Amino acid sequence: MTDLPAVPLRRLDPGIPVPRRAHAGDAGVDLCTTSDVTIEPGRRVLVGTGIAVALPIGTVGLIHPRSGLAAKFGLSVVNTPGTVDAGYRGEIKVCLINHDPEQPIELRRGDRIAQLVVQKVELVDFVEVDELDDTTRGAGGYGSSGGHAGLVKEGL
Ligand SMILES: O=c1ccn([C@H]2C[C@H](O)[C@@H](COP(=O)(O)OP(=O)(O)OP(=O)(O)O)O2)c(=O)[nH]1
Ligand SMILES: [Mg+2]
Repeated sequence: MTDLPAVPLRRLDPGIPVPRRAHAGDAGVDLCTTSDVTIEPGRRVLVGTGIAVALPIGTVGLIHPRSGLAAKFGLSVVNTPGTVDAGYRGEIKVCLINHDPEQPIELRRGDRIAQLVVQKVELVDFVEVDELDDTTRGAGGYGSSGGHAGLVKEGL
């Protein structure tokens, strides 16, 4: 399904299973927390996954939330998507956040709390110039292309 070789992976915590796709063709492999944690409403916590990888140069690992836990409990990743650099050899960690305004989230060691998606990236260089080329968008952004139904604030 890819032209890249299998990614070397170390289990730093032998009690945690090797990350796998839930279904063939899934973009991500699920990551588990190595610790029991309770996340109070609005709070965040950094958890270990017990996994370290050696991603090929020219790829990046992106740590995404899981939609089921997000919809059911408000669980997400603070810095979503987290960036795992190809040269990183440490334990992959996940900075989880509880977006629910009232209910704490209780996680148990081994729970699948996020997913790792590996993508190719262009490692471009940057060259400083005095002027950038013209485009139809120009410097317009942050809602410059039009209104949003339901938003009443002037200018959005
Ligand atoms: O969700 C994440 C994000 C990052 N990392 C690891 C892998 C990544 O290669 C490294 C650095 O991440 P990042 O560049 O996002 O953090 P930084 O604050 O810029 O730290 P650094 O100065 O080490 O680059 O931390 C994780 O384990 N989980
Ligand atoms: Mg960095």
